[in-house]
Amino acid sequence: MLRASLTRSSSYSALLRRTMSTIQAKPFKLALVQLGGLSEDKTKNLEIAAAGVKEAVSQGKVDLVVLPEIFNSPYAVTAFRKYSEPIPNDLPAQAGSLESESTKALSQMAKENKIWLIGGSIPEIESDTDHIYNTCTVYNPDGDLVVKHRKVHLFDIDIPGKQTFKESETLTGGNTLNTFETPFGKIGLGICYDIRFPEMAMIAARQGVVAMIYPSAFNTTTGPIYWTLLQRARAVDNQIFVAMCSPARHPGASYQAYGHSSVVAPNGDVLAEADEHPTIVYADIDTQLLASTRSGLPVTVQRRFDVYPNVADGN
Ligand SMILES: NC(=O)CC(=O)C(=O)O
Repeated sequence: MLRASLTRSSSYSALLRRTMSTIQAKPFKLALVQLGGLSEDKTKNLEIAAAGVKEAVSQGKVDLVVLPEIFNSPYAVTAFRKYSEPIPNDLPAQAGSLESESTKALSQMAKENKIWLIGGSIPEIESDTDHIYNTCTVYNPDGDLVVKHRKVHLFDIDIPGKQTFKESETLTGGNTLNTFETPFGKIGLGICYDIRFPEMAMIAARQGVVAMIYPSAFNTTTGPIYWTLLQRARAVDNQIFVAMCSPARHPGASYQAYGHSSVVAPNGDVLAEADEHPTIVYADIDTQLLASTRSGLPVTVQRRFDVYPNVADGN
């Protein structure tokens, strides 16, 4: 049946209809705020983020603004518990019901600027379990907290003499995949190391996301090798937009962030990319590119799940 759909007699428009049927999307403008000047002062970091969001919208209409991974705290396993805050599990949560310093500030940024806000990530404490998570929260233009994503894959690496990091010393991995609906389409969420696991983006793409967006903080060892490669790979695998938003590099920080916040199109083209300095990256997300990429190369409907039904078992 699937093979039949691939014969020359198949009409591309029928294939295109199938591959596009789950995607409801309108063009929108995306801004990635590559924050600089972050320090150990949480309140100041939130003020810097608020100024960055304000600056992003001051340049014209922006629909969706993104902040970096762990921007309100140092990116250090020794800091996550100290900076952690409770975040409601029962979502959506109305703006007025939010209680922690960072969720209140992020909600305010979304509401004041009338934008959708992917609020980077912040350390979260779950009071029932005492677990700490690396959590991304998302706000609608009324400031309501609509969804949260807890980093699923913890960044535990050891490249001797270059980069060692073990998030699992203090963090617990999340166990859900998360997307959210906007008037311009469904968006999928991951955090940084999550991009290395293609299954997450593939599942989100098959659920009809326009884009996977990853608040991130690669470093000066892994960034030059993998940052662009991974975004282009996830984009081309799934014929979706992919974006990563990093903090700017800070010479005094214990963790040297790579910077290079960027946006990649469904055909793998890099639409916009920063250097390592504080800046804002803008991209017009032309959702027609989803259709045109898929009509030429309809890989999203050519997958052979009859041949590889169970990836986890290696069968
Ligand atoms: N910081 C991360 O979670 C991931 C990273 O730096 C990398 O994968 O490289």
